[in-house]
Parts: sequence; C-alpha cells; structure tokens
Amino acid sequence: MQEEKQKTRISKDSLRQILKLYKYIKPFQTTFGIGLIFLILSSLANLAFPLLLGQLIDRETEDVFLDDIDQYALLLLAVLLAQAIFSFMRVKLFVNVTEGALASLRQETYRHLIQLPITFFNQRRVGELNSRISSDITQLQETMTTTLAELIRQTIIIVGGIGLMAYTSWKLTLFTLAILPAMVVVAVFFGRFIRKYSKKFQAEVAESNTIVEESLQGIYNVKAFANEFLEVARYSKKTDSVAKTGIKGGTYRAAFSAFMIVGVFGAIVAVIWRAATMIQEGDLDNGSLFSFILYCVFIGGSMAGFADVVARIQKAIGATEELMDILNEEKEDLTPTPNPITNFKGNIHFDNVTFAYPTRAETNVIKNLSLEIKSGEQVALVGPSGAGKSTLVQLVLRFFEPTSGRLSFDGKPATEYGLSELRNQMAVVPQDVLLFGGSIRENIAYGKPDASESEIIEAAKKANAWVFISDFSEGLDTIVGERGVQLSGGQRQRIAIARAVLKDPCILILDEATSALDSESERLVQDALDKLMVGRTSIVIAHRLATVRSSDKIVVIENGELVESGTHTELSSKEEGLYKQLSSMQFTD
Ligand SMILES: Nc1ncnc2c1ncn2[C@@H]1O[C@H](COP(=O)(O)OP(=O)(O)OP(=O)(O)O)[C@@H](O)[C@H]1O
Repeated sequence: MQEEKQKTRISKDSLRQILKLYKYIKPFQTTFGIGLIFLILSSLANLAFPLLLGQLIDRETEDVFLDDIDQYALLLLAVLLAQAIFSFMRVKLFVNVTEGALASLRQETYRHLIQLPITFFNQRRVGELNSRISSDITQLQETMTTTLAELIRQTIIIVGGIGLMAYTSWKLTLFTLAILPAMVVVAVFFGRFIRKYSKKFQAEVAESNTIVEESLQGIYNVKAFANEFLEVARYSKKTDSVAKTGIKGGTYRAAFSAFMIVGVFGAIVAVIWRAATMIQEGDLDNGSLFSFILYCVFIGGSMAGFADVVARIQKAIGATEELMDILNEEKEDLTPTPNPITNFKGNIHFDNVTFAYPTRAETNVIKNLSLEIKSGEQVALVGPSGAGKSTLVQLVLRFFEPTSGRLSFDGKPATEYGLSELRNQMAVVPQDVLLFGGSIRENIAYGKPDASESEIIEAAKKANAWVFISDFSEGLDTIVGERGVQLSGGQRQRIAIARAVLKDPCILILDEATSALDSESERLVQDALDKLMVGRTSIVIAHRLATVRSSDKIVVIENGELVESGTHTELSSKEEGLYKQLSSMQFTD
C-alpha cells in the first residue's frame, strides 16, 4: 500500500527534488552552459554523418553541394575532428562542474547532518548515514558527468535524427514512426520495474555496509562474545539477499535490452522492406535509403541506450531523495542569540519537569520532577539502573526539551538561551570517553580549539594526565589510535578531564565510569575530578556511592521520580530510604 502510494507520487516529487540540486550547479552555470553547447555541437556533428555519406553516394543523381569524392572525404574527416574536440571539451567542462557542485553538496550535507538534533541520531544508524554521504553522492557524480550528457545527446540524436529522416523521406519516416509507440509503451512499463529494483538494491547495499561498519566499530564486543561467525552469517545473509535483488533487477534490465534489440532490428527489417518497395516504385533513391538506414541505426542505438540511461537517472533520483530526506530534517537552532551570555552563574532549576523520549512518546521517563541545583554546588544523582539519571543530564544539555514543566538557568528559561552558547558553559566527562583518531594535543584542545601549548600542558597537569603524556616519546603529539584505542581507560578519562579543564565551564557534568579502574588510576582520576569540580556547579551521575559521600546534595531518582534528596548523613539516617538500601547493597557486595 505504502509502496504504491510512493510510486504514484514519485514523479512530481522526484522532479522537485532533482531541481533542488540545481542550487549546487548554479555557481558553475556558465561552465555548465558552455559544456552543454559543446554537447549539442558534438551530437549535431554526429547527425551530419549519415547525411554526408548519403550525399556522397548520390553524388551523380542528386543536386548535392560538393561534387568531388575527395572533398566529401575531407569534410567527413573535418566533422570527425570537430566532434572529437567537442567531446573532449564537453567531458572536461562537465567534470569541472560536477566536482565543484558535489563538493558543496557533500559539505552542505555534512554541515546539516552534524547540526541535527540528538533525536535524529537516536533513530538512524551511523552506517546508513555514512552511505548517504558516500555512495549516494557518488551515484550523483556518475549521473552528472556521464548520464545527463548521454540523455541530452541521445535525445538530440533521436529528435534530430527523426527530423533528418523526414527530410530524406517523409513517407518512410511515417511508416517507421508507426512502429515506435508500441515500443515506447513497453519501455515505460519496464522502466518502472527496473526502478523498483534499483531502489531496493541500494537500500540493501546500505544495510549490508552497516553490518560491516557496526561490527568493526564494535570489534571488541564481537570478539569478546566469540561472535565472529555469527556476524559472518549475518553479513552473508544480507549480501546474498543483495545479490538476489541485484540478479533479479539485472534480469529485468537484460530482458529490457533484449526487447529493445528485437524491437529495433525488427523495425529496421520492416523499414528496409518498405524502402525496397519504394525504390522499386521510383519513390526513393539509393543514397537516401543509405542515409535513412544509418539514421535508423543511430536512433535505434540511442533508444536502446536510452533505457539504461533512464534507469541510471532513476537510480540517481532515488539517491537524491534519500539525500534530501536528510537535508529536509529540521536542524537544531544553533544561531547565536542577540544577547550573549554574560556572568553565567550555573544555577539550574527543574520545575515540575516531565519528559518522554520522542521515539517512545507514551512512556514518561521523568515524572513531575522538581530540583534546584545552586551555583557551585556538587550534586550527585543516584538511583537504580534505568531510573532516568542520564536522561536528566541530557535535558540539562538540552539534547531534548521537557514534555512539560520548565528548566531554567540562573532563573531564566533554558529556551531563552542560544543552544551553542548554553552548551559552551558546560563540559561533560562521559563514562565511555570517545577520543578522536588524532594526537593527544588535538584531543585535549577539543575543549578550546584555539588553546596555546602552555594552556594545553597546564590542563593536562591539572587532569593528572601530564604524568603519562610526558612519558610518551612523542609527548602531546602521540597518536591515540582510532577512538583512542592506544590508551588505557584511565588515561582516556584523564584526557577527557583535561579537555574539560581547558574549556573551564560553569557547569560540569560527570558520568562516573562504571568500569573499574585499578586503584592507582582511579585515585588519579578521582583526584583530578575533585580539583576540577571546585567552584563549579557539578552534576555527578554516581554509580559507586562511596565517591559521592562528600557531595553537597545527593538526589535519589527512582523510576523517573525524585524520591529523596539530602546529604549523605541525612539520607543515611532514613532507615527505610532508598539511598540507605542502595548503599547497604553496595557495601555488602
Ligand atoms: N534514546 C532513548 N529513547 C527512548 N528511551 C530511552 C532512551 N534513552 C533512555 N531511554 C529510557 O529511559 C529510561 C531512563 O534511562 P536513563 O539512561 O536516563 O537511566 P539511568 O538512570 O541513567 O540508567 P543507568 O544507571 O543504567 O545508566 C530507561 O527506561 C531507558 O530505557
């Protein structure tokens, strides 16, 4: 049902989508225009051949404009040469336009993608998005450099060819055209089928790429669970299905080509039969027939190729639609506000906040929660797994907006601040630190891209990271490996702390690592964190209650609700309290 609906609406929509691509070609429209002229010229030169050859043969009988065989040969050679030059120029100019246009399309897609809200990324897989930027754009590249030119060239040859055929003999042309429409109907019918398969094929290829990407990204998990062969089986199943779809689509394309061949050659046989009759009756001469047959071959060839061109363009439309899906997604509003934040204190106030993730709108994950975190206060969030601690932090970062209730900073509603400006006042030290593939220096400077060498070293020292960095022979220039694999968990954590030190935020969000570090490493990390928290509003998602005893306030969350809050001493004295229960469980473990 869904599919049918998409199909009927697709032509209008897809045209509109393709037109949106014009925006990227616009800056190069002069080059594109000149390229088009060369394309038209080379196609016209192509069409001149049959005409000249026909005249060469009929030189004796017809009134032709040259009377010497050698002159005709020279003229044909000149046309050939001109065609070669036109083709060269056309390809060169089209490639220039395409590369320029695609670079800006790539940039805009990425720029848009990275500004989309977290909700979007919760719903899409990274592999799929990656494939949008790589394979869909490559698809467009082929279309814009060759397919589009082919389409125009073949259209000129078909239309111009028919015109010249009519000039040679309109009677024979009418006869030929009588056979054509039947072929066109079948061609359109087939074209639809091919399109369906190419879209399905593309989607399946993207899914199979996702398997490779996800399993390689999570290679530790794959190996630790000894699931190599499970992944192989998963990938094989998907690629087998890709092959099946490809083969099915290929069969349709093959059938299409076969049909076109029978159609075209059948038509030529019929035309020759008709022409022979006309020659017998004195209605046609040999040279004209020669030109006519050549036009038929040209047009037939173009028509046969036309199906393939149309199929390729349909593929490109599929790719464009997928890309436009991303470009049509609404971005986060990252434009700076007219009143930049000054003198931010870092007071946070949740006022009766209720929240459900957009992907699971029916389940409230935070329920009527009110919480006041004062500037400079250290607050620990504790509670059972799935209680909503990370969700609260994501609300503070404004990755999501409350469904109802209000979040405010320094007494002003969160929505009145610019998103980037607000987030610039915060730093996060996550549980699972993800480093970028570059050097330690780049990774620390991520907190402040314009930081000087001495600021970076200072931050590393404060984060207790300088101890191990200075031990590496390359120092700050040590490459951390993709996603930081060449560093230990504790080292990665300290680099993340150095990043936060450099950013010097007002609000600090710490997601305590659950993975146990060895005690020396843990001491260094904890010590760095303790220093970092001084003088800032800090929210710690605490998994080990031992680390939060000294917090100004411990907030206990259960099932999305705030059930208790107070200092360690206060909460420990509540015999029936959840905190008391949780801590007795941890300490008897
Ligand atoms: N992106 C999401 N979309 C939909 N539901 C989510 C999403 N993230 C978390 N949830 C759900 O929200 C609830 C709260 O999750 P949250 O991650 O905030 O808990 P938590 O207290 O931080 O747990 P943990 O201590 O295990 O990290 C859970 O039931 C979880 O399944």
